Amino acid sequence: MLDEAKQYTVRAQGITKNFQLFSTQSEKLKSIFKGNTDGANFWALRGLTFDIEPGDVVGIVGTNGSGKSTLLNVLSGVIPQTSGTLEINGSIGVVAINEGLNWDLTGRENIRLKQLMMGMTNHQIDLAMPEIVEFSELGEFIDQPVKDYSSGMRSKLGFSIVTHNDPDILVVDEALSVGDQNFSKKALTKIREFIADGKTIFFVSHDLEQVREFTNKVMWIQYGQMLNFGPTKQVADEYQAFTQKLDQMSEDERTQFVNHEKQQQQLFTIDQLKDKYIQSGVSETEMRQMTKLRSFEGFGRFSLWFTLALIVAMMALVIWMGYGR
Ligand SMILES: Nc1ncnc2c1ncn2[C@@H]1O[C@H](COP(=O)(O)OP(=O)(O)OP(=O)(O)O)[C@@H](O)[C@H]1O
Repeated sequence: MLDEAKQYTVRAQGITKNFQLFSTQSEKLKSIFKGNTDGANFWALRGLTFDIEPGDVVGIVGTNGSGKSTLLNVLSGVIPQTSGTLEINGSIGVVAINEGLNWDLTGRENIRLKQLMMGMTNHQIDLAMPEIVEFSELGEFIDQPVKDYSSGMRSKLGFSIVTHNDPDILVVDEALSVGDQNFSKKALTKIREFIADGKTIFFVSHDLEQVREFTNKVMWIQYGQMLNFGPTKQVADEYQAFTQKLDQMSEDERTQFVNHEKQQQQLFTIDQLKDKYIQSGVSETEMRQMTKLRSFEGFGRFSLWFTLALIVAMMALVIWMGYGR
């Protein structure tokens, strides 16, 4: 049972994320129009429950394809969870490779756009601009379109914009691994300042030493399930032991292991979660809340037909008004 008296910056209960897999785009389009769901269900997240307190610096670890980025995307509102409840208390800023930049605009225009979206006035942006540009180290490239930047340059720009906005919750997804070493150092110093200010930070990195250095808690996600969440040393040690075991496996054994896990991700159902929650003593009401559907591919189909119906209705209205003259 979760402790209701505590204050949480993030509270997640039973978060799942379903993707419908189609082998081609036309197959996907056909399925939307025909209303069938031939695409295989794939559950990138299978019921994650956790509480994050103010000041927590949480490292998220897991092998490739485990669902780390999917979780960050759900946390930051880029994609909706399929089921489960998510409570976020505070503003959230995401630093990730390619995150949220408009590639046709220049670096400077991106800075302005992001700040306008944060509710700043043009005058406030003019005052903040030199500091952001200087931090980004982009020099004269700041007036070039972002599409001409390297991934390291985009990462520098994204980091400078987001951290300047001073969010309550900072989400950092591998973005520090692509910049040059000097910038990475500067970015890590900035993250230390955030930690000292007691902000909440989510930190995804394949560099376990960096995770050990910066975080106080680690969440280990494996193929959409949370295997462990707790103090950094304990979970990082367990994860490291697991990766060493994985490294010692033969190619065949590893493939078998991964295929088995991926198969489980296709066979998963929300009903499995319901049973699990009931068995763990969660009340019927809580269980319903934790497994309530928030989004599904089917909604996409509904909204497509709704949009088409709306367009037809608008066209009919225009024609009717035209005849009425
Ligand atoms: N839009 C999507 N459509 C279909 N499947 C997706 C989509 N996004 C992610 N996936 C799948 O969900 C699973 C989790 O992906 P995710 O990128 O979250 O993993 P990750 O732990 O961040 O991996 P990595 O360490 O390689 O970055 C993967 O199997 C991936 O193929």
